[in-house]
Amino acid sequence: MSFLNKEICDGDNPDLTEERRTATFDTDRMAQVIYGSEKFAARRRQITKSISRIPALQDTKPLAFMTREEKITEACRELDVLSDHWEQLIYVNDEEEALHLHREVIGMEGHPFALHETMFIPTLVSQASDEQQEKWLGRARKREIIGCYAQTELGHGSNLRKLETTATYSPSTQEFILHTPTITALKWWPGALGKSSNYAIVMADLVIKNKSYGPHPFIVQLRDEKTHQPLPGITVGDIGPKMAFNGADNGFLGFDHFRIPRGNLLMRHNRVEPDGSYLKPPHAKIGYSSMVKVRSRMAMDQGLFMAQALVIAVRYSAVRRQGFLEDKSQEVKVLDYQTQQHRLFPSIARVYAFIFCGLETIQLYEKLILDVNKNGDTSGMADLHSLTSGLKSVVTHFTGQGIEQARMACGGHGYSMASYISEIYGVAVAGCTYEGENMVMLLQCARALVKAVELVEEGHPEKLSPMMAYLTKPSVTVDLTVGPEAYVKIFQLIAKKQAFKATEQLHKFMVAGDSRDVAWNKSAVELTKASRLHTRLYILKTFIRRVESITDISVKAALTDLLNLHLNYELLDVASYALADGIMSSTQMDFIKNQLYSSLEKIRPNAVSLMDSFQFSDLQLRSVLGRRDGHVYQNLFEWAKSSPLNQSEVLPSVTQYLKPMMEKSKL
Ligand SMILES: CC/C=C\C/C=C\C/C=C\C/C=C\C/C=C\C/C=C\CCCCC(=O)SCCNC(=O)CCNC(=O)[C@H](O)C(C)(C)COP(=O)(O)OP(=O)(O)OC[C@H]1O[C@@H](n2cnc3c(N)ncnc32)[C@H](O)[C@@H]1OP(=O)(O)O
Ligand SMILES: Cc1cc2nc3c(=O)[nH]c(=O)nc-3n(C[C@H](O)[C@H](O)[C@H](O)COP(=O)(O)OP(=O)(O)OC[C@H]3O[C@@H](n4cnc5c(N)ncnc54)[C@H](O)[C@@H]3O)c2cc1C
Repeated sequence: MSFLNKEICDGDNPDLTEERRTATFDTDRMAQVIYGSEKFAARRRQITKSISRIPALQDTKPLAFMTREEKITEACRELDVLSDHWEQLIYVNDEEEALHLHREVIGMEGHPFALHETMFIPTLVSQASDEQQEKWLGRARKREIIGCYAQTELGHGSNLRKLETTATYSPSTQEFILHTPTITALKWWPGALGKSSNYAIVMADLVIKNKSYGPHPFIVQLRDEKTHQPLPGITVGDIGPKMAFNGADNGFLGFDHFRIPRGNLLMRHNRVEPDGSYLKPPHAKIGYSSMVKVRSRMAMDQGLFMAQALVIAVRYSAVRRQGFLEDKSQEVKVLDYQTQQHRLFPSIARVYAFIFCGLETIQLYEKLILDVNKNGDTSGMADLHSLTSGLKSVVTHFTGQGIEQARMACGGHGYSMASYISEIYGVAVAGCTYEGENMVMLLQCARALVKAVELVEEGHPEKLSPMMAYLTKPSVTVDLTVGPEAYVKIFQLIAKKQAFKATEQLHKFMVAGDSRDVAWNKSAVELTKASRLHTRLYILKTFIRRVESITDISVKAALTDLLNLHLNYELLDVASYALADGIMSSTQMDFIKNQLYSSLEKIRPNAVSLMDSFQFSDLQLRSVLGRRDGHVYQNLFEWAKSSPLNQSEVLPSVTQYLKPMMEKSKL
């Protein structure tokens, strides 16, 4: 079957055109599944098209050849152009469209609005009272002010209870006095804080009458709105170059008894009255909701990062020919090697799985904020916190691995910045650290798991949330040939065993006399393993659910192949648990391996189109290897020629050092 696939163009590299002709589904239809709706998939294409008509937004110089200052200047120029066209390009206040616009135009390097859109505005939405929103939200949305989220300090990022920045209430002036008492209290890392933002949400320890109430969010003006100079009492700057993400000015910030009005404490959920009396929030951790918001996005965003790397690697693998199979008259596409497929296709499956999880958790967060803001209902907070804590950790870890494999799959050219994969990798793996270091977040997920196991052990399985219900499932013998549900059952048994084992170990140390904290630390590796399995089970179930719900027959068939690959790959990856506990036999293992290898063959004809379906433009990909038209070699040569080193035949460094050195050596 051949589809009139919109990606096919006669001027393209014939190897890619051939790949596109073999696709068994329509990439526009697949895009609807990826982006959650026909409407949004169409809007994305429309926005991409509109961007392509704005000459000032077409890339001129490769980012790889720019200095950090040039990258930041270029990002600001593009933001300015975007701002002029904002209302024609996207529906104002539509977060997904704004993110698409930024991703497409500015790329991975980051930009001054990265935290404005993802944390500053969302914090105002979730934490500011109606009156405070009236004052700041409209201005923020119109980009009259630029904001960021300043929480992490030089000395503390993970352990928020020990943040040192203080906000001491002065009833006589009805002000908070922000202060940085030590060097370790300097805010350190917040994106776009250093040079771009003139406002920040600052998380500081609220102190009233010498009593500490823990971290609370304050809106703070940092710079003069006319001159952009830091206000007196504020020290602010850039923390220097990073592994990647260098178009963003992650910053430091210190306060010297800096005064802000009482009304700058965000007061949707808690209040400080003029006399200093404190009204506590309906849930102790409600002030952390912006972190949950970003974590709930991360499965989607990381999935898209990995997708970009895979579009590049898969397209390149279809035009790169090296070595022979049967026919010795023509070298084969490297995509035909089983090892190449095994390197790339399981990650393609994970991309789809992560994105389906992201579509779900983004909605769960939206629902939670509605429940909290409209009805004061905080009952969903604990579950979403544990789910997103596990998910961000598992997804970022596998995304890093998948992108690195994509780089290696491109051989030597993958290592060149022309591939753009190194930048994608550098940005993606930051996600293992930001929004909660992965081990720390896996241990947060483990708290919920241990509580659930304890409920089962205490004879209260009815109190388990639906996500934990598998902890009550009895051991059964499973016939894998019956389909996805059999895989779920085995995975459930593996995850359940590990959750009980880790809890048992924790209890054993406690019975032997350790405090819970010490016993927890002695069991931490086992606990993180339990969290990973629990989360991978959720990912697997979400993938199955999503594929089952698809109505387009050819899209569903292509994704079923991908799902089968995922099920077999995941189970094989955790087989050591299953074999050790006698959950699976070695005969079943052989069955899984064979299924996996035949899935690779089934996916092969659709590989390019599965990645084309993400509909990333060349502008967004910024990759010579991943070009949609597949004309890699001539463009690699053009790219190299544009290197600043090639703008003269003899470099000053040669004249100054190498020539005299060679001359000296002749003497
Ligand atoms: C993200 C990018 C998004 C979009 C970008 C998209 C497009 C742009 C395109 C291209 C640009 C390119 C790339 C962008 C990439 C990167 C840059 C962009 C953004 C980066 C953003 C990064 C921002 C940050 O990092 S902000 C700082 C984040 N910091 C943390 O996460 C700190 C982690 N620590 C904590 O959260 C807490 O300290 C803790 C949870 C570990 C412990 O807290 P605490 O000590 O207070 O509690 P405990 O005693 O442990 O627990 C008590 C009980 O409370 C429960 N709990 C804790 N937290 C919560 C919560 N949030 N909700 C509900 N419940 C909670 C806990 O479980 C305990 O419960 P129990 O019942 O008693 O067990
Ligand atoms: C690109 C980037 C952007 C960022 N943007 C922002 C931003 O916009 N705003 C902001 O406020 N912050 C931001 N951050 C900071 C980020 O949120 C923190 O770095 C992160 O939360 C980790 O905290 P940390 O640096 O203190 O790590 P640490 O906690 O010091 O981690 C060091 C090691 O200690 C381990 N560890 C720590 N505590 C425990 C524990 N309880 N149990 C077991 N192991 C533990 C960790 O696992 C890790 O291996 C950003 C960071 C990066 C890299």
